[in-house]
Amino acid sequence: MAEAKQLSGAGLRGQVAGETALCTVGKSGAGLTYRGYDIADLAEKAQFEEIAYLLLRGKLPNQQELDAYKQKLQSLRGLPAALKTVLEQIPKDAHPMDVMRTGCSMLGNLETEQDFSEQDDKIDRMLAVFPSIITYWYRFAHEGVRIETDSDVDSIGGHFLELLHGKKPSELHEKVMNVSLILYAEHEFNASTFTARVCASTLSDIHSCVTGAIGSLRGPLHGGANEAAMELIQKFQTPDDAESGLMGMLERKEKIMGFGHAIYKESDPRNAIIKQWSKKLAEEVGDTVLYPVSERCEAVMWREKKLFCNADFFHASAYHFMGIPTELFTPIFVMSRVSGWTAHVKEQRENNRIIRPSADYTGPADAKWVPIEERK
Ligand SMILES: CC(=O)SCCNC(=O)CCNC(=O)[C@H](O)C(C)(C)COP(=O)(O)OP(=O)(O)OC[C@H]1O[C@@H](n2cnc3c(N)ncnc32)[C@H](O)[C@@H]1OP(=O)(O)O
Ligand SMILES: O=C([O-])CC(=O)C(=O)O
Repeated sequence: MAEAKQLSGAGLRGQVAGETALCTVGKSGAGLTYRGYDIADLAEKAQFEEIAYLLLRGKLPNQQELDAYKQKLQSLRGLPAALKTVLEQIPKDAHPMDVMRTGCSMLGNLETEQDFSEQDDKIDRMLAVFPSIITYWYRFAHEGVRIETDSDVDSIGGHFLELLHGKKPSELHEKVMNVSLILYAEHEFNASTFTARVCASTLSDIHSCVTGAIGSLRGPLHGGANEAAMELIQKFQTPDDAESGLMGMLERKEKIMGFGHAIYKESDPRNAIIKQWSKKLAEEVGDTVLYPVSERCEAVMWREKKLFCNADFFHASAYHFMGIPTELFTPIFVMSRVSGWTAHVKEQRENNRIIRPSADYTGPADAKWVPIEERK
């Protein structure tokens, strides 16, 4: 069993900032569980909607509960006219994560959470409508079409692909999206989830918590790394090319996106799972470049730095093989992680105290007031 990473230093590393019953990360060095269930089992056997239910309602649904839940989510995919109007104003060159942030915030204006008793309905609405928000904007901005956001596909992942491509996804693509959404659903006190919990601790509304979390996820050190990883691997024509490119980057002490982790020491358990699906997709599309390049990056980073691929690295090639534009990679993370964020918001609200840590002061002491006309 892998050793746990020694956690200390800046960035609150290793400090316990609260309790959760939702998830364990790296408990035995490499493990990941959602409410006690191992991620490998969940990724193999579950539907994403079952995982959302597990996180949000506290138990796995039975068949009847799952059917009703999926039906409810399917009925909530429509966009209000005022939200469509706002999305149509956002320029084509906007980053889709900014579109998600605005879309979520606008939804909070139109369907405001008036009372915490409404939280489950507001959360279900976000889960259902986020794929509609991003694909509506994307296709309007890039193709000039106003799409219908309803579809017969009953899974969130399949629905997203259908809206994006305007046709039913293949079984394989729907399956990979399902696995991907499960892998990204929840990860304890990561930066974006902690953002959501801090916001929740002020007793703010659920859309504010999620809007803030989207902003935190956007950065390349967190969710934005899947896009950055794609930009990296696309630069290389062959594995040898990748090897010399990476060696140069390491020499220049550049960060290699999609590698390393704040908590895991030797591996991220999500990587082996998405890597295997990326390989299947590479075979399907007859890829002879991106997958071998990605594998070489993995080998070089481990050999040179003992750094391993995190969840983001092989997601890049997997999404690319399914024809998903690179700038939509992190919004997919949002479509999934909204389940984890909101489960944390619910947990925070159940046992709340405002989150307010202290700081060590490093500024000047006893500064004397200088009238403005005497200042240099
Ligand atoms: C789904 C997710 O959000 S997973 C994370 C996605 N983010 C990325 O892939 C971005 C690239 N990775 C990183 O920047 C980091 O590994 C993080 C942000 C994920 C974790 O940061 P930390 O906890 O500070 O990393 P850690 O303490 O393990 O770093 C140890 C050393 O390895 C270096 N290192 C860590 N990751 C990388 C990397 N990807 N490339 C190059 N060097 C790295 C650090 O700079 C540090 O070196 P130093 O001691 O000389 O400063
Ligand atoms: O846990 C973290 O710090 C980042 C991460 O992998 C995630 O949020 O999925």
